Amino acid sequence: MKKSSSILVNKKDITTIAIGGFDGMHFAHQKLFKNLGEKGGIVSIESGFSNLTPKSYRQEYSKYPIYYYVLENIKHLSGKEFIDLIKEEFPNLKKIVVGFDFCFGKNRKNCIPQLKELFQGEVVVIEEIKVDGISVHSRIIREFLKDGNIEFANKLLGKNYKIFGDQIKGQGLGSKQFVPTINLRVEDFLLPKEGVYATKTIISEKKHNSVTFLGHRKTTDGSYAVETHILDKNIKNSYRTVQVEFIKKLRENEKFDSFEALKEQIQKDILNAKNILSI
Ligand SMILES: Cc1cc2nc3c(=O)[nH]c(=O)nc-3n(C[C@H](O)[C@H](O)[C@H](O)COP(=O)(O)O)c2cc1C
Ligand SMILES: Nc1ncnc2c1ncn2[C@@H]1O[C@H](COP(=O)(O)OP(=O)(O)OP(=O)(O)O)[C@@H](O)[C@H]1O
Repeated sequence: MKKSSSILVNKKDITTIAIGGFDGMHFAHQKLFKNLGEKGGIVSIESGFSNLTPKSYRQEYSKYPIYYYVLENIKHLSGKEFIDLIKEEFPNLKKIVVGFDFCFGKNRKNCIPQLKELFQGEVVVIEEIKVDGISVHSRIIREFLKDGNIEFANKLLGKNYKIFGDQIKGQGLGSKQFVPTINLRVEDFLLPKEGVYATKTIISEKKHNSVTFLGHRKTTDGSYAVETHILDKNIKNSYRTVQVEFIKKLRENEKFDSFEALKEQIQKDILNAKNILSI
């Protein structure tokens, strides 16, 4: 995980900021960042509900330093008080970049006209960014992920959806009965719909082709699991943090009548995943 570079860049050196929540650091967010120029920074207002790129995972997706503000601590501020705070925090601020729907201050009562009124510098407003006719927003991306529509979620993100997890001990059944898997505990990230996915798994900075199962193991112990099987390598070691990038959903989670039937299906999943990942 990349550490926030905001600790390295003094706020006094920032002349342009983009303001928003920025969960996902998606395609439209990236369009805003393109207007930041040389001395840009990102002001991220933390709602506490970010689960596409939880706070400490956001810096990986931008070269600009991210400065976090907790919504709970600032939501009582009037529009003027919020802008005054921003001006105080960034004393050399010349330009603010926001999207078409940006609103701020108590009860989000202030929007673009008030921003232009209250901030004396330049205000750049990015028009609505759509992909295939759909407006790009974190909340829309979450819905596609919950639906298992990874391909469209990735399109709106402008990259593959990625989660981080810590390896945990599984049932010990995988390598004996089925295929070896890395079992993960995932916190803070939104998990896509239950099912089987073609994925890429990053271990110690190396990316491997993989197939990942998410869901209740209806065929074995019934408990919820996130399990990744690496396709091109036999993984024996244990690893602390593992990253999984989702590429495409292969099928729904199913209950099989026997371990043999599940094993047969897993072999089909592996072939399908290889096909999708072109290996
Ligand atoms: C590609 C793949 C597909 C899977 N599909 C299902 C499934 O449809 N239903 C199910 O109950 N378990 C499924 N599993 C989970 C297995 O039940 C699980 O890997 C097995 O119980 C071993 O668990 P362990 O790693 O904790 O030992 C799948 C696992 C993999 C790797
Ligand atoms: N589709 C878009 N087109 C242009 N600007 C956008 C778009 N989506 C977000 N922005 C801008 O990006 C900044 C960050 O916004 P925000 O974090 O609310 O993103 P969001 O994806 O709309 O999130 P949510 O779905 O939670 O409302 C804001 O300035 C916002 O106006």
